[in-house]
Order: sequence, then structure tokens, then C-alpha cells
Amino acid sequence: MPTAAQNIPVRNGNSANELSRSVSNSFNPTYENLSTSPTASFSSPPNSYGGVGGSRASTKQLKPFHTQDIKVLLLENVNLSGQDILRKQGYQVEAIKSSLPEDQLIEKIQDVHVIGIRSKTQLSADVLKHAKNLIVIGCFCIGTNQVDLKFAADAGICVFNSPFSNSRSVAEQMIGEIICLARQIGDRSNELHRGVWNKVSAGCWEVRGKTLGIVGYGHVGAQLSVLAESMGMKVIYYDVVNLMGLGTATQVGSLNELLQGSDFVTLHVPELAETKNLISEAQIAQMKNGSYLLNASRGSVVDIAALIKGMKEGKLAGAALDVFPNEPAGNGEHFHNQLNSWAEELRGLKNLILTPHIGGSTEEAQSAIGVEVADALVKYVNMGITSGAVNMPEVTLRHLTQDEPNHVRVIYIHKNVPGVLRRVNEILGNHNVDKQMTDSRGDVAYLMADISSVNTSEIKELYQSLEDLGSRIRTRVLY
Ligand SMILES: NC(=O)c1ccc[n+]([C@@H]2O[C@H](COP(=O)([O-])OP(=O)(O)OC[C@H]3O[C@@H](n4cnc5c(N)ncnc54)[C@H](O)[C@@H]3O)[C@@H](O)[C@H]2O)c1
Ligand SMILES: O=C(O)CC[C@@H](O)C(=O)O
Repeated sequence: MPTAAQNIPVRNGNSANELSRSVSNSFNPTYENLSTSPTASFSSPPNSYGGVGGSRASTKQLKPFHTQDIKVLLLENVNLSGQDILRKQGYQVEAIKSSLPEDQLIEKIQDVHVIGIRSKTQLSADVLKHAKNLIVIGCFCIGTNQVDLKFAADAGICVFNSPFSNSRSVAEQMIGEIICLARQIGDRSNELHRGVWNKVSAGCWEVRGKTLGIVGYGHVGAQLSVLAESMGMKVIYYDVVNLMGLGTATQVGSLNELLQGSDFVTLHVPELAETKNLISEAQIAQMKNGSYLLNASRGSVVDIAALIKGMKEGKLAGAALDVFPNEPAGNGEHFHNQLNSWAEELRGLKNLILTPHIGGSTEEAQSAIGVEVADALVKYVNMGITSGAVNMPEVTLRHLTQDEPNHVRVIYIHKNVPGVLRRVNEILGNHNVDKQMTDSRGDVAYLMADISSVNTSEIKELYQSLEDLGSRIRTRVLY
């Protein structure tokens, strides 16, 4: 393994010792084959870089590597807004439109430092154990159920998502679907596409005055609540947490109470063990005769066989499904029984809106998600900042500035066991610790410290001392 000084390439006749520390050199033996970049000057941070304190003009960018050597794999058509931010950093970005079969994913994940996915790609422990260089995962969506968050944290891999950038898009889709179901617009449109004029009013309703029951009153549920009320609907909601209702929306005490009182039931809960088949035969039986069911949460939340039964028996007058237990890797003619055994039966049902998981698929949402998640990835890769992480403690320190040329940022992800901080601070204690923050989440703790007066030649020893502690999960030294 090279020393930090050896790690600095000699350019323009400068020796490592002559290199000005006003450039952003850093060291992380995770990247032992990577060089630092004495030519890179970051006095003007890229636009993507949101500040967390300190003046932008004097911010010193920290990087443990030659940015061109950072490999990023983006799957599932991550928006160009996000791709551009990552490319502007100089990272090597490979963007693929679909998700990958597990064997190809394992092959590709072996040497990337950053992976960006959406809802389809399963980053299970079996996949992640092959990800030897991976330091961070970006979920360019809300849901993070597709990632083994605990395995990732235990391996020192930080996970980010975009908690609400597509909430409005989902809520608007729900409003559209509620009206379409109430008026059977999908069926009328399909008929007319086949040349059939079928002007009917039987079983078609206004939504004004009807009750919308929202299961899960989080970001999506709350947005939907406001929109529905503005159309004259009455809103009730059920959530496992006590939440203030917006407008005149009222929380009910049980799922059954919601099911019994709603004309439309819409599901906005995360995928959890407790939400698997949350709506099955017994719950549909509780619903009003001729009511409607909408699911844009996760495919596991509704027992589809029970929904088909409810539709066929006329208990449900209509339904809208945006999510399915199995979803294809990419676009194409995939919605057959090979994907889900009941797919073709569903396709034959009347007043059933089927959409390919597009609740959050608008230009606005995807562009905002691209920026939000890519920014979080850059801050993590370049500065170690974990604000917004979903599986690690949220730790940030204000920027180092160009006035602090010999400062080094130490990031130490470690097992959350007694005595670690004392040992880490013994190691850091040879320098002045300017600022430090540490926090824990479950079994994993994250320490970030800015220490001053560090010679380049001392960095490797500092790194190695931290690596040698039994509590170590991952050490990064950025400078
Ligand atoms: N179709 C799409 O394109 C799309 C887009 C965005 C989100 N989603 C899905 O929708 C889900 C909800 O999104 P959100 O942003 O509103 O999430 P959120 O985390 O803001 O809200 C979820 C709410 O569900 C509640 N909840 C959890 N378990 C519950 C249970 N058993 N019963 C009742 N309530 C429960 C939580 O307390 C929380 O208030 C996401 O987890 C995601 O899976 C789908
Ligand atoms: O865009 C996606 O793939 C997922 C959308 C949605 O389900 C989410 O979790 O944000």
C-alpha cells in the first residue's frame, strides 16, 4: 500500500513535498489504487453542492481520490438531472435504463463505489456481500424496502433516498384515478378505442360528498387529503401514529373503522412485515358494497386474489393498482401470468385501472429526485456528510475552508460498543481536534472529526491506527 505521499502523483515537475495544500488531496486506502489530484482545484464548488455552513467561496472541497476513478452505476433510468450532477464531479458514471438480473448485478456491483437504483433493483445481503468497494447507495425514490438496510449499515454502506420529491405526483395520480373510477372513464375510453359508443350513467358518480379513506397519512396521504377535500370529499384516515389531520380530515381508531366508513380506500403505507396483505379477503368484506380500492404503495400490501374475488362479486365497484408483487425489470410486453399468476385475470376485469408503477413518474418528481439524491451522494462521497441517511446516524460538520489547509477530516464508522471513542480520541489526540461529531443508530456509530496540523506523511499512520481498532467498520480520511 502506498504512503500518502507516494499516493500524490508528481506533475509539472513538482515533488509531493512541494505540493501546495491549497489543492484538495486526500487519502483513503479503500481507494488504494486511486491517485489524488493535485490539478483539481475546487475553490468554486459545483452548483450541486448545497452548503451546510461556511461561506461557499472559501469552502475547501475534500476528496480522498482522483474523482475520475470513482465508479458510479445508475440503474432504472435515473433522471438526467442526477446523472449530470455526478458526471460534473468527474465521476465515471454508467447509466442503464433497466434493472439488472441478479447475476449481472453481482458482476457489476463488485467494483463500483456508488450505486443508484429505483424501486426494482433488489440490493439484498447476497448481492451486497459482493460489493467490496461500495460506500454508498442512492435510492432515487421514496421506498427503501428493496435494500437490506441493516446489512448495508453493518458493512459501512450509507443509504440515501428522496423522502418526498414525488409525493405530490402520487397524490395527483390518485385524484385522477378516483374520478376515473367513479365515472368508469377507463372502460368508456377502452370501448370507444374499440369503436363502441356506450353512453351510460348507471353506476357513475360525482366524488363530491363521498368519503375518502386514506391508510397511511404520511407524505403522500397528507397531500392527497388536501386535494380530496378541495374537491368536496370528506376525508378520514388511519395511521399507526397519531397525526394531526389537515383541513377537516379526521383520524379513525382502526383499519376496520376506515374500511366500513369509506367510499374510496387508498393505501399509502410502506412495505413492512406488518403491511403484507394488509388488505385481504377479511378487510374487503368490511368495505362498503360498491366501494373502490386504490393501491399505489407496494404490491405486497394487497392480496390480489382477494381483490379479484371482491371485483367479481361486485363488492368492489372498481380498483386502481399501480404496484404489483412482481414487477418487470424494464419496459415491454411483460404483464403476463409468468410475471404474476393472476395477471391475465386482472387484465380482463372491468373498471380496473392498471398502471406500471408510475405514481412518482413525472418530469417534476424525477428531476427533483435526481438532484436531491445525487447531491446527497456527492456530499457523502466527497465530505462524509450523512444528513438524510436512512440507515446511518445523521452526522455533519461545517465545511473546512481554504484557510485550514492542513486540516484532515476523519470518518470512522464503527460498531456501537463501549470504549471506542476513548480509543479513537487517543489516536486523534496527537493533533488538535477542531470539531467532532458522533452519533449512533442501532449497532452502528459514525464519528466525524476535523483535525488540524496534519502532515501528509502522517495520514497513512493515522488511517492505519484507526483501521487496527477491533471496532472498525470503515475508516475514511479526507483532506
Ligand atoms: N407508486 C409510486 O410510484 C410510489 C411513489 C411514492 C411512494 N410510494 C410508496 O408509498 C409509500 C408511502 O409513501 P409516503 O411518502 O407517504 O411514506 P411516509 O413514510 O411519509 O408515510 C407512510 C405512513 O404510513 C404509516 N404506516 C406505517 N405502517 C402502517 C400501518 N401498518 N397501518 C397504517 N399506517 C401505517 C406511517 O406511520 C406513515 O405515516 C412508500 O413507502 C412507497 O412504498 C409509491
Ligand atoms: O420510481 C420508482 O421506481 C419508485 C417510485 C415509488 O415507488 C417510490 O418508492 O418512490
